[in-house]
Amino acid sequence: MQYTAHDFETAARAELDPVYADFIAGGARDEITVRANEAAFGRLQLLPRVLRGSAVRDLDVTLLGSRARMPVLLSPTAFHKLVDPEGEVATARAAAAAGAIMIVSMASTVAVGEIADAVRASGDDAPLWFQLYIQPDLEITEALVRRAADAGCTALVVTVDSAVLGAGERNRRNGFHDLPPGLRCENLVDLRDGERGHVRQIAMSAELNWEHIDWLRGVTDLPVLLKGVLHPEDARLAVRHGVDGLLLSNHGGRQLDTVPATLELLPEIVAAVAGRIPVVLDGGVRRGTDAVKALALGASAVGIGRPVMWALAEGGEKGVRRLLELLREELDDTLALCGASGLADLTPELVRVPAWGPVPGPVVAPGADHRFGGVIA
Ligand SMILES: Cc1cc2nc3c(=O)[nH]c(=O)nc-3n(C[C@H](O)[C@H](O)[C@H](O)COP(=O)(O)O)c2cc1C
Ligand SMILES: CC(C)CC(=O)C(=O)O
Repeated sequence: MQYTAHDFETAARAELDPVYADFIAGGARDEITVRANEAAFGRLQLLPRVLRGSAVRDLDVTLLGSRARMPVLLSPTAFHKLVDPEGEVATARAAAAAGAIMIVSMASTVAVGEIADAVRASGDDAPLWFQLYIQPDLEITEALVRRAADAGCTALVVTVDSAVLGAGERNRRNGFHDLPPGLRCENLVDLRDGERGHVRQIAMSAELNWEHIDWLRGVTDLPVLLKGVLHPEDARLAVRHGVDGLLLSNHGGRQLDTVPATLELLPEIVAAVAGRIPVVLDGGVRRGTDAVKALALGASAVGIGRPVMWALAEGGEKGVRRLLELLREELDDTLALCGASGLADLTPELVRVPAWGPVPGPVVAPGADHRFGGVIA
């Protein structure tokens, strides 16, 4: 049985082809940012309030008109059929059951329309958003946007951190460059004559600029979020260009290695947008306490990437349902222990950096107890 998000990784690894496990776990180059994302949450402390009793906690959130029953989104991840025969359909049903927003990857192995149909048929209802890599061929891009809108997606998430594909050296070593026979990027099929849904159809365009964002604003009424803005100056530019929201993300450490943990950047990005647009954070969120720290520091919600893939690999739809239930429970009890009855009660005063900083002197061995603030080597 799984009791934490991390448990799913352990369980999935026991079953998965190690090449696929590496694809999921891996990051760019030395994976310094992959590690930094999770570690950043451990470095911050929660300082709870007491005696503010509330019998129930309200986890509902509305983001750009999309209503959700928890402030945890499923960040876009490619290729769900690599780990489960139902692929994105299983993930989407689980997300809908939990009332969580799922961001469908442009590189999904089930077409976005089919995913949306499966959600509607399930009787549960939760919004789907669509993640887009703007293609150099704008007609193709527009056709993709139309597919997402026709499917009923309620927002577009444009990934802007991928001028070129990040160097996943695990994939290089493993020779993993394409989907196995029988699997395709279904959103790409027949966008143009003869296009068969090959991964290599997805162009990472180094020429993208703000004019493309302006162009996109002109071809869709859907809210547009940018995924992968890290510099506060770019956050300000995003607001100026009429972007509706930011997904503060370093692609889970899969694009430019050695960029800061997203949590570390959050206060600066929140200050830069100054409440004008919502900021969602992803990267390293594994616990209810992680989510609460990000929410307290000004995020409107958080996203999870790898845990969804591990849960899907371990238990299909049931696995993802269980993962989301666990995160809901953790969120709920963290709120209760912080004296919060809803997300609006999560304010920066609940979070602090250790007053003592790293204690100089003897270094505590890795894995050893460090309750007096000793440095972990
Ligand atoms: C297996 C995998 C596939 C991904 N595919 C996409 C994708 O298609 N589009 C995208 O914008 N981000 C993609 N990402 C990045 C995630 O959206 C997200 O930013 C990241 O996984 C969050 O960090 P976490 O895995 O630590 O939760 C992918 C990440 C993983 C692990
Ligand atoms: C290149 C995409 C197909 C997937 C992606 O963004 C990723 O694996 O991080």
